[in-house]
Amino acid sequence: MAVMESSKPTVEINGLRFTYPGIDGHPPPGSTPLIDDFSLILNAGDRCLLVGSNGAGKTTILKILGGKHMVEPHMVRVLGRSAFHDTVLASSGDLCYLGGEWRRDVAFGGFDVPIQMDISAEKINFGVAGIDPQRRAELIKVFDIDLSWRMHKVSDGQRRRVQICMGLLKPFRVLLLDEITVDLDVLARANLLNFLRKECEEQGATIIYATHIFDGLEKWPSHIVYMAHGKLQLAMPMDKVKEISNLSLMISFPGRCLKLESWLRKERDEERKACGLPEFESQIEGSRVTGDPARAAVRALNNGWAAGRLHSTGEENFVFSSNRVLRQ
Ligand SMILES: Nc1ncnc2c1ncn2[C@@H]1O[C@H](COP(=O)(O)OP(=O)(O)OP(=O)(O)O)[C@@H](O)[C@H]1O
Repeated sequence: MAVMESSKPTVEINGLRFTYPGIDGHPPPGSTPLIDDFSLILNAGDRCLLVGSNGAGKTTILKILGGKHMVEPHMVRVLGRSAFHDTVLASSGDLCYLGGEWRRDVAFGGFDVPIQMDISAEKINFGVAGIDPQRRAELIKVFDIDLSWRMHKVSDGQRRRVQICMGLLKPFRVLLLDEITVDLDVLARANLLNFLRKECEEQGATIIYATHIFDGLEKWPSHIVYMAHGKLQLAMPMDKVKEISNLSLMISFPGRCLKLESWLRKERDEERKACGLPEFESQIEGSRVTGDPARAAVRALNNGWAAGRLHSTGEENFVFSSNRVLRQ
C-alpha cells in the first residue's frame, strides 16, 4: 500500500510554554512554567520515542498534543490544526490519544464504560460503528483476542489487549501513546509494536510513544525525544544519535538500551548532588584501563569486575555495577 506523502509536518510544537492552572483557573502568579521553550517537528511516518524520568512532563506534552489542555493555538499544531480548539481532529479519529483516563474506561457507544464491567470482548470490539472489517480482524489477531472473553473475568493484560485493540480500530494519522503497554506480555507488546510500525510505514501515520520500558524498542523508533524538567534535552532521528560520537554510549546489553538509562541516571545524579547527597563510590583498585572509557568499563565488567569506578585521562569518568555503566 502506498504511503500517504505530505510535505507538511504532522506534529508541530513551537516554543511551547505551559503552566498547570491553579484553583482559580489561572497559573499561580510568579510560577515557573512546567514546560518551557519546547519545540519539536515530526512528519508522516515518524515513530518518536518520548523518554524522561518521572515528572519530566511527558504526559503533560502528550495531553497538550491530544487537545486536553489549552495552549495558544500557534504553539501546538497537529495536522496543521489546533488540537484543543478543533475538536473534529479527535472525534474523526485522525488524532488518537491512548493513556491516562483512557486506561480506566473505554468509550463505548458514546459513554465511558468501566473497563472491568460484565461485557464481552466481542461487544466491545464490534460495538464501534463504521470500522473496516479487515482492520478489525487484523487487530483481533494482533492481540490474540478470544471474543467470548468477559471483561470482568479476564486478567489485567487480556483486558488491556481488548482495550488497546478497540482504541486502534479507527485508522489514525497521529497516535499519542502514554505508557499503555505495561500490562502486556512480551508477545502482545511485540505484535503491537510491529502493527504500529506498519501503520507508519504503509499509511504514513505519526506516533509518539512515551514509555519507561525500553525492552524490545531498540529498533522501533525513528526519532528519540528526551525531556527533563519540562525542557527538551534532545530530539533527533535515531540514525543521527548513532552517528554522534559524544553521545555514543552505544553499549547495549541484551534487552536493554543503556544509553537511555545513562541519561536518566545522569539526571538523577545531578539531582542527588543538588540535594547534597553523596555520589556513588567504588574503585577499580590499581587497575589501568585504556581506550574509550565507556567501553573500558564494559570490558572491566566482562572481565569479571562486579562494580567499580573508572577514571579516564579525558574528562569522562564512569561508574559501573553488575550490568550498568553510567557517565559521571
Ligand atoms: N493536573 C496537574 N496539576 C498540577 N501539576 C500537575 C498536574 N499533572 C501533573 N502535574 C505536575 O507536572 C509535572 C509533570 O508531570 P507529568 O505527568 O507530565 O510527568 P511524566 O513525565 O509523564 O511522569 P511519569 O513518567 O511519572 O508519568 C509533575 O511534577 C506533576 O506533579
